[in-house]
Amino acid sequence: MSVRRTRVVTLNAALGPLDYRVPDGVEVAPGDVLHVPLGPRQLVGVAWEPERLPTEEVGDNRLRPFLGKVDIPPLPAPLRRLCEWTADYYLSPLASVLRMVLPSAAFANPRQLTEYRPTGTRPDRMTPQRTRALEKLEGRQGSVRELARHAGVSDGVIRGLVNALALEPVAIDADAPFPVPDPDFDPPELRPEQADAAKRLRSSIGQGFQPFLLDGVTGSGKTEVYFEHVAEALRQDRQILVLLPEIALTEPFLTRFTKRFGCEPVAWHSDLRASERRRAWRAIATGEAKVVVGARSSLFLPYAKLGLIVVDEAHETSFKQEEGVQYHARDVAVMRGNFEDIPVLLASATPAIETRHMVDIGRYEEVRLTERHATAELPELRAVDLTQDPPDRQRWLSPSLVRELEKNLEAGEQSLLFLNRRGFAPLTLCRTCGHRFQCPNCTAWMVEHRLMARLACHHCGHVMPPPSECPECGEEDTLVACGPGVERIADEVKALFPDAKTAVVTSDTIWSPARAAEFVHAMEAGEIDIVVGTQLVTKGYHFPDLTLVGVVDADLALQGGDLRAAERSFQQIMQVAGRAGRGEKPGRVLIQTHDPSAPVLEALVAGDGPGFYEAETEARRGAAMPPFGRLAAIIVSAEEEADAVGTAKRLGDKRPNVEGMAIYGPAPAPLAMLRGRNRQRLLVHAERKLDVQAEIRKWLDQVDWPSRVRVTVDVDPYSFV
Ligand SMILES: Nc1ncnc2c1ncn2[C@@H]1O[C@H](COP(=O)(O)OP(=O)(O)OP(=O)(O)O)[C@@H](O)[C@H]1O
Ligand SMILES: [Zn+2]
Repeated sequence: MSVRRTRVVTLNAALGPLDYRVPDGVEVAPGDVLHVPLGPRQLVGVAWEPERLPTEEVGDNRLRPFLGKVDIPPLPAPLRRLCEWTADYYLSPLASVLRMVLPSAAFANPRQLTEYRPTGTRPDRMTPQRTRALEKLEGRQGSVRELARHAGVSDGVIRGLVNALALEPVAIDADAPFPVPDPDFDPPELRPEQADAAKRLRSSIGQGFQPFLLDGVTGSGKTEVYFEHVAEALRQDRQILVLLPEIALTEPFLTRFTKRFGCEPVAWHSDLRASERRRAWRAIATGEAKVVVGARSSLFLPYAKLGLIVVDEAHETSFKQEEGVQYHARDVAVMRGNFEDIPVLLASATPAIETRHMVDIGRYEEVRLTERHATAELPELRAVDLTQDPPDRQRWLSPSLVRELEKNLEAGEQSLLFLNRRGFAPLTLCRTCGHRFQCPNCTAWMVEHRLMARLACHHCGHVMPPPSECPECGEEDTLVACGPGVERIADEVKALFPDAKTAVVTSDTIWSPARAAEFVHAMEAGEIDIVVGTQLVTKGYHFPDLTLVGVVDADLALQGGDLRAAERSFQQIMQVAGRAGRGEKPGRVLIQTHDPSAPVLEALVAGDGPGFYEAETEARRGAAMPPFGRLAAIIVSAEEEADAVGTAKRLGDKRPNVEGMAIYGPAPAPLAMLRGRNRQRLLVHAERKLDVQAEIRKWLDQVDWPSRVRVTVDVDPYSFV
């Protein structure tokens, strides 16, 4: 009798599929998660259908037995197919995709059951480290390791604080069950058009694969409507995944969900503690977690009984992952729906051109909401021509915007100023010699952050204290900040309205769901008059007393001029405008620009969304750009410039000659240096019908490069730097 064997994909991307012997008395099926030996090491891997992963056969006599099964449910077949598709489409190792399915939390031992939290007691003996740690740990809870990492101190400091009774132990039930949302807890009275939409969506549960675009103006009640979709999936005892583009949106979502369904859903995002992560992962894999709300990484989790995927704010480009497996969560969500044979709902007031196109060709079904809820009207949009109505020197708010802010303050209503630039100033230079502060690791200026008293690189995180003298010419006090970031606009507001209460909202101030909750509560309680924020405040929020939105620099998003610049700028302004006038009072939006005749601004002001979409779609069609053609970017990077240039050149020399496919480059990337690596780019532009991935795979297989050179392929790229 021959030896029984199983093929295994490990979580190690450097390894191909491996064969193992199945020990006597053990049964293995594809999807089982196994401990396997590799040399002296022990790895985790997943049993796979051998015919789907051809590899060189190893003789029976050389097979080692695997060590045992991991005590977690097997990965279901639709998920295995999704992993294969993702690896194939995005030209990534299957192991890298599997790591997203099986994060280390999945195997964590439940042994560590004690966490710690501050007691409010200050130890008799304080050290600067202890002081700093206690400041950072306010409101936190976690293991010694997690708290130490969060506070930036050693484990010893945390243990010292426990001994000094400044931190107390809390027992954690690692497997406490999650509450079950009640689909009929508190459903709203739907308007007729909402009820129609909800009815169509409800009828799709349990009826197989169907992608939907839920397209409705801001504030029309898209969330209320897709909650009915969720409720129906719950009634049919299916699991539901709701994807959100930013972790900052989780908190308001949880509150709203609780009002509708009586308890919180299970959250999955980067801010979870290890114990929470383990508990959530297990509940997802067993089917006990009914509704999961998460960032894009929750898309690959092994749901036992998935019945619906919702992608909220589906146009958001943050659904595109830019590192590791460079997938687009919106597109992979639709593929997952296809493999699981379930509906997928994309919700957006400003759908991506790609999504609209899928509706146009009949692949996605559109469900529309045309009006705002209750008495709320869509706000009026007006362009402010900065050439006619310029701000004072070293100021960025035009007199007409300032007047509107003043009116709002007098009326006791809230205002929002939008500028998509973190920090105080994007560039610092020396007035005497013209020296500009650049990041030593990246082709990027150092951005001044006054709140943190630092210059920071937004690409690699490099920081330095602001110097008092110019490093080039040695002159003192000659450094000037150029251009505004949100902090500088906030300063301008404070100078204009010293009594107004302002808040700066960026990823620097809102980095966790808890901070987002604080902001939302402060807004709701009327403790903020004027918010100055980046794209973080443009979406999802519902503040009834917010009636004025000022777009500080509408020209910003159009700079750089990549494929999606006009689309992105349209979406951003529509979304931020959509925050105004959501309650009983009407809203108004002032858009500051140097070029009010730019087509995207004219469309916004005229309220001609359809016209904008049509023109943009035709432009894409004419240039055979996505969704009418395909793009893939190839980035070659190395610490030594010669290495990057050499490999890129050899790739360029071997470029395939395929009809319907053009390859541009190699050329230095616009971000020629990133995190200390020199970067070269090639861009593949191909007809829709071409199998670009297959061509690229063949091409890359013909060229070798040393391990110090990294070659990454970005399929359907969103970033062109
Ligand atoms: N049928 C309804 N009954 C009661 N309240 C409703 C109803 N529909 C919508 N609302 C309320 O109107 C407000 C806007 O709705 P919602 O946030 O769902 O809109 P949206 O389309 O998701 O908005 P956006 O795209 O701007 O995020 C919310 O406060 C919501 O609770
Ligand atoms: Zn940098």
